[in-house]
Amino acid sequence: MDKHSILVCMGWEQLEIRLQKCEGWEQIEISLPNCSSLQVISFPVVQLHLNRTAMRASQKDFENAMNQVKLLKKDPGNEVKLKLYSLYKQATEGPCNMPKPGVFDLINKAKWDAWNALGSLPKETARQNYVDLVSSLSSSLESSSQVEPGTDRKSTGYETLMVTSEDGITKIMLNRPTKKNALNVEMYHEIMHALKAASKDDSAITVLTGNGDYYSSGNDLTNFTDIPPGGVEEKAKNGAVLLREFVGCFIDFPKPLIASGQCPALGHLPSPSLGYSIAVYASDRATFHTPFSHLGQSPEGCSSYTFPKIMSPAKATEMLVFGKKLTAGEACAQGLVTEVFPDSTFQKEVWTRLKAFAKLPPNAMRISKEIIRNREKEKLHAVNAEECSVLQGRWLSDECMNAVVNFLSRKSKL
Ligand SMILES: CCCCC/C=C/C(=O)SCCNC(=O)CCNC(=O)[C@H](O)C(C)(C)COP(=O)(O)OP(=O)(O)OC[C@H]1O[C@@H](n2cnc3c(N)ncnc32)[C@H](O)[C@@H]1OP(=O)(O)O
Repeated sequence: MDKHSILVCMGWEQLEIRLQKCEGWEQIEISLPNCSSLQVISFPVVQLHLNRTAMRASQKDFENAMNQVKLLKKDPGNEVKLKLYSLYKQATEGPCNMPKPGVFDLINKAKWDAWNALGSLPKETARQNYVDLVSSLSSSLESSSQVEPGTDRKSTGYETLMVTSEDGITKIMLNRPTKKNALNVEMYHEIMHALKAASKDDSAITVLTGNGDYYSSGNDLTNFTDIPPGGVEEKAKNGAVLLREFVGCFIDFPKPLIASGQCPALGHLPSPSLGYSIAVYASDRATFHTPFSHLGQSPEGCSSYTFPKIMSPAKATEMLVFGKKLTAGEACAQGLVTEVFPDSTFQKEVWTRLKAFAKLPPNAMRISKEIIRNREKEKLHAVNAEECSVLQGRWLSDECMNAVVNFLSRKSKL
């Protein structure tokens, strides 16, 4: 600080005031850390320049922040991602200069809106805001994981699941109850990881269940909003690869797998788990619903092959094409569910049974499962590949886009 500078404390922050003689005017320059734009305030004899020269982020800070974003352990959510995107574009390209995307191109439209909303914000300010946002994000996500050490993550190593192993039973519990156990990308990966681990651990059987009042609400529809640089085509392609791998894990799972559902199940988790489970136990409160057509989508999880075989082609059509919801009793009558238990005694009865099963010789059970399923394995992988390829096209359709927009706009997520 030179001899013409004074430091003033204004309660919440420190200002540096520099005094300059300027053609008979007294010019005072004030550095105000949280001021994002240059402001000039005129007084009769002085001009105050509020600026943040000292705080301006360098190109290096900006690059560091971009790298930091890639290392964030937690998804900051779509709203923040849009903010980051818009600030990045503004900082690197200046004001939005792209034509407005069409109404059905939701993702690009949301991105365009966010960028356009920044108007003529100067590049430097956008760069600074980007750096500030990343810095606040890193510390808030770090501190939230310190405050709540993700009880589950800490004890199980998973973010979206609770996995326990006891009495010869590995239990994989979907654990996003506030989102009705919708499967986000992380959950897909974690389920695959948990299944692979369970196939090698010393448990005899594996149970798949859900925490909260939904077994699962199927694919997390916000998955559709996270668009990679290659656009919606790349997104659809990645989705098809992910789904194929996910369903493939169920097809290849070597041990007895039991789906235990006390509550409604929606969408595609029921399909792989119903199609390849040794047993499906449901409470009389559970329902089964595959609203593929409602979402402009098509069957997956090999349901186009397994459901007509298990139920009947006509009943499968009602469920897979018309999205008819089945009660547990109806699903049981049609062979999709092994047994239905009263809701009040569900846990007790099911776990008593599972514990008894887990005491059976594990190798015998595995070999028996193998002999039942192996004849179908190749066919199931082929069906899975075909379903994923059809879905890849569906995800690009207006029908699918509209359905997703309807769901997301219902809760103003767009
Ligand atoms: C990459 C592979 C893709 C493979 C293809 C897969 C196909 C499918 O899975 S098809 C099935 C897709 N799922 C759905 O269509 C279900 C959508 N959800 C609902 O209809 C409802 O949420 C409900 C019936 C499951 C529950 O209704 P309600 O009791 O009224 O609870 P809320 O709607 O308030 O939900 C609470 C909370 O959870 C969020 N949420 C629920 N389901 C999903 C979902 N599938 N995707 C994303 N988010 C979901 C919902 O938005 C609420 O969130 P907040 O508003 O933040 O509280």
